[in-house]
Amino acid sequence: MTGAPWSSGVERGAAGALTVAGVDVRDLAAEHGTPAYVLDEADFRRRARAYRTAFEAAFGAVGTGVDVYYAGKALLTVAVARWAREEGLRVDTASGGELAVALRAQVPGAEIGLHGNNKSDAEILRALDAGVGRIIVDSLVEIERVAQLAAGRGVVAPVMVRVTTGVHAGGHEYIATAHEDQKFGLSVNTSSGETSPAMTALLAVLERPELRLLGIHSHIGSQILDPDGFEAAASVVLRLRADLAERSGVLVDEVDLGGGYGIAYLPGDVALDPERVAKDIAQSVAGVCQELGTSLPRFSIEPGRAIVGPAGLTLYTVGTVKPVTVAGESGDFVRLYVSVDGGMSDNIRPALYGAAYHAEVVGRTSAAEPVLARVVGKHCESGDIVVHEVQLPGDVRAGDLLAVAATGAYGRSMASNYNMLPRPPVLAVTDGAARVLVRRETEDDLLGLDQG
Ligand SMILES: Cc1ncc(COP(=O)(O)O)c(C=O)c1O
Ligand SMILES: N[C@@H](CCCC[NH3+])C(=O)O
Repeated sequence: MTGAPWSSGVERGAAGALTVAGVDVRDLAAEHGTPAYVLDEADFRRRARAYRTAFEAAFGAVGTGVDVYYAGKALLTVAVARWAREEGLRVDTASGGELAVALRAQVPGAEIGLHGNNKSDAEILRALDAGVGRIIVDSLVEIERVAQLAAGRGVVAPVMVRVTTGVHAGGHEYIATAHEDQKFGLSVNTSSGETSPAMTALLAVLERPELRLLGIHSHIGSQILDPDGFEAAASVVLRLRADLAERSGVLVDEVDLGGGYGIAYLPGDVALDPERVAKDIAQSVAGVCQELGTSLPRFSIEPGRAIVGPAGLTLYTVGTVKPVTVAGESGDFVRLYVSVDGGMSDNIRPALYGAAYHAEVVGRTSAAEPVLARVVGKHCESGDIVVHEVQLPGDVRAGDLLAVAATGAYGRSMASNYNMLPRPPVLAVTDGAARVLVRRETEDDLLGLDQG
């Protein structure tokens, strides 16, 4: 509908209100309250399948295999982990807590990866005990630590080494992860003339009998809309793999190219097309391996946002509406400040990254002229902005339901209790019925943590 980035199950119903998979948002609000995160299960599953089938087809066509890991940091609940698995995805976790959710969802350990630049001993042990398929190590110190903990457990830990390729990609500095001056991974840079930190780490893993080196991992950033970065990074990783083979005689079996596939947030945005990007990457890596004279490794990818982002929306109720006269470069103009009952505690992305979103009044249609509006939250912070700039009907008023599109990724998972706001529930809507995946927090939940 309207080219806006809603999930595929969203329509304007006969009465003018938005429906998600056949459920009227007014019914959702009446039964579950607002704010609420609403997930379109079929849309999530469709995107998970689309990524898996596109990558399987493209990498199959060049003669290798691929595993798709759903990046749980985008949003992980027990049901969501189950959906991912049922659609043939594995699960990428970034903490002991995410690992616990995946295990609770009965995802087999062998199909789980564990990331983190500062994993605790407890997290590493939990991963070893669960038999996770791979621990992605992020520093030399950690290689030593995983080896010692594995020795203590009498197991061999399967590890990948996370490297930074120097390829800069992604929507915002804070979500680009492969340039040099940031905390993740080990650099492939050899400009000092010495062995690169990445190579040093790979050789260190090979020396430890308690570790089994599966391969090399690279994640270049998030919300990437230009696919060239994936190919550039893959090429760097494949060259490192060939160099390692030359130095050690070991040609590692696997290469993970991380996540980062960009989505549409605003009407008119064009998301990366999984089929297109899969084909481009597959052909590119096949070409690089041919040039290097190495066999193709098995690949894996870790999309999070591209699976769950567009499947979610956040439903709010409008409270205060306030016209504010703003001094612009070409004269004064009026911006309508529309306050909703949530804000930066349920979506930190606008404040943290300047992220742009699309919102609509969804409980009714309106014939009123659209006006320039800014949707803001209820927090004690002027940067508490939900949507910087959007046209809303001029008669938007208290009690209206307002939805923000494409909030499925990094909304709930980065939510906070700022100003002691209980976090909203996660509702799933499927075939005309809604259910609660994560219940709304209560003040009692929050006060229960306070020991006086
Ligand atoms: C290692 C790793 N894998 C996967 C992801 C998922 O990224 P995205 O949600 O952009 O696909 C991230 C987050 O950026 C990450 O750090
Ligand atoms: N949390 C970020 C992206 C994930 C970064 C993880 N490496 C966002 O909301 O865009």
